[in-house]
Amino acid sequence: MGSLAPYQRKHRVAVVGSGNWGTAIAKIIAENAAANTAIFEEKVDMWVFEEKVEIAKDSPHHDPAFTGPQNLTDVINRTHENVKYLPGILLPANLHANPSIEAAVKDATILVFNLPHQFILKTCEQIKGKILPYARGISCIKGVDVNEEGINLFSETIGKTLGIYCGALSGANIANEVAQEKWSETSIAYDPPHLDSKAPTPQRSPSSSQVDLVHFQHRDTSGQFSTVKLQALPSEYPPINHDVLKTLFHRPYFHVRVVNDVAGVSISGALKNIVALAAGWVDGMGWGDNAKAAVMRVGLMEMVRFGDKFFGATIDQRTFTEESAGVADLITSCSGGRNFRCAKHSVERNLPIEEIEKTELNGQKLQGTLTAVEVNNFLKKQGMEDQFPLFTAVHRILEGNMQVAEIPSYIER
Ligand SMILES: NC(=O)c1ccc[n+]([C@@H]2O[C@H](COP(=O)([O-])OP(=O)(O)OC[C@H]3O[C@@H](n4cnc5c(N)ncnc54)[C@H](O)[C@@H]3O)[C@@H](O)[C@H]2O)c1
Ligand SMILES: O=P(O)(O)OC[C@H](O)CO
Repeated sequence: MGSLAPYQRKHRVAVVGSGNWGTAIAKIIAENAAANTAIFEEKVDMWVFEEKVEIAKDSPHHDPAFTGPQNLTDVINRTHENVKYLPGILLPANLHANPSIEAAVKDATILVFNLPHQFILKTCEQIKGKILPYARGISCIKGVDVNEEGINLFSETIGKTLGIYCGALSGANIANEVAQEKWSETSIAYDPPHLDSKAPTPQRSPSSSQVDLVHFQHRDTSGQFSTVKLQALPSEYPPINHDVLKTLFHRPYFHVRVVNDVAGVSISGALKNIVALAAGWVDGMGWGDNAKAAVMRVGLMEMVRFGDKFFGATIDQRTFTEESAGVADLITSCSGGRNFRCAKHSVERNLPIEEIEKTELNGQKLQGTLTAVEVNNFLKKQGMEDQFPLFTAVHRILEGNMQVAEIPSYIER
């Protein structure tokens, strides 16, 4: 990336979210910001939803000067460890935990969104109008945004709410393994709109930090081309493109492939969580690996069908099989992910999965349970539950209207 050195300004990167994956990704970004100071400012802010934590007396971080409940941000900045959501992992010293979301995102040109999906809309509303208008985003969220009007990718919801372009990152990435620097791969999808040749020529004012709105052509998930207004990145910054994103996220232990298929990368990351619940239940029944493989086969088919039916105009079907975000994520999630593990324990202990989530995850959030409900609401509205028997079965089991033992006959109908 030596060719980027002549740019006068550097990108400031902020991570919005500091859970298990939020902190692991912030660690990667801070490592790369420190290693590429010609492109990025070294200091990386990570917004932390503030809460109190207690440091146990036998913890290496116990300090008699700091007793009783303390702010998580203070603890992270003092110990360089997210003791609640990523314990045991040393974070880079240039990663700064910030309890103020407005301060964390204010001057950032690259915003990385990494929160459980149920919190993203409220969080975006908080920073609307308070970010650089020419910032760009990457959503690491695994979920879909279902509302009255239909279904949207979170990258698009974030982009529309904030008036920026947002891509997506998703892959076979169990956060604890990535944080321990065990090798894995990921997929980044980034395909910003192209300049519309029919639109008026963009006007740049003499001071190049002042850039007028420019019109871009954008093909949305319905396949329609529309002209959207985006503020161009001032020319003092290195352009935010596939190379820069790879420099920001790729590590020797975290291999990045950058593609254009935002819908494929996002949809597979969201839907595999529903399949992982079914895999966990089946495993909890003691039915073995063949049964789990059957659930994964049907689940993958439904993921592909869902992508084709609702995002077919833009999706690249190869993503499901060729990228980490597709079948590889399905495999890792159905082997050791939280959705899988909690579902398995809920069968083994005969307890509701919400109870296992509360007792086992120490504040981390399952995404599959909510996604199963949201996707089912959407499919019901479309009259398409029958075409997605595994997704429907997972929803019915969560509702208490079906038994895990009925899965084989239900998905064969
Ligand atoms: N953990 C993983 O292994 C992993 C890996 C890849 C992708 N993902 C995806 O990344 C996204 C983020 O997951 P995570 O593991 O970082 O989160 P997490 O499951 O650790 O959730 C805890 C986070 O939620 C925050 N939170 C709680 N209440 C909140 C509120 N009201 N408003 C805002 N934040 C609140 C907490 O402060 C904490 O940072 C999810 O969509 C997940 O599917 C997770
Ligand atoms: O732990 P889960 O089930 O949220 O899955 C984690 C990651 O998405 C696996 O890639």
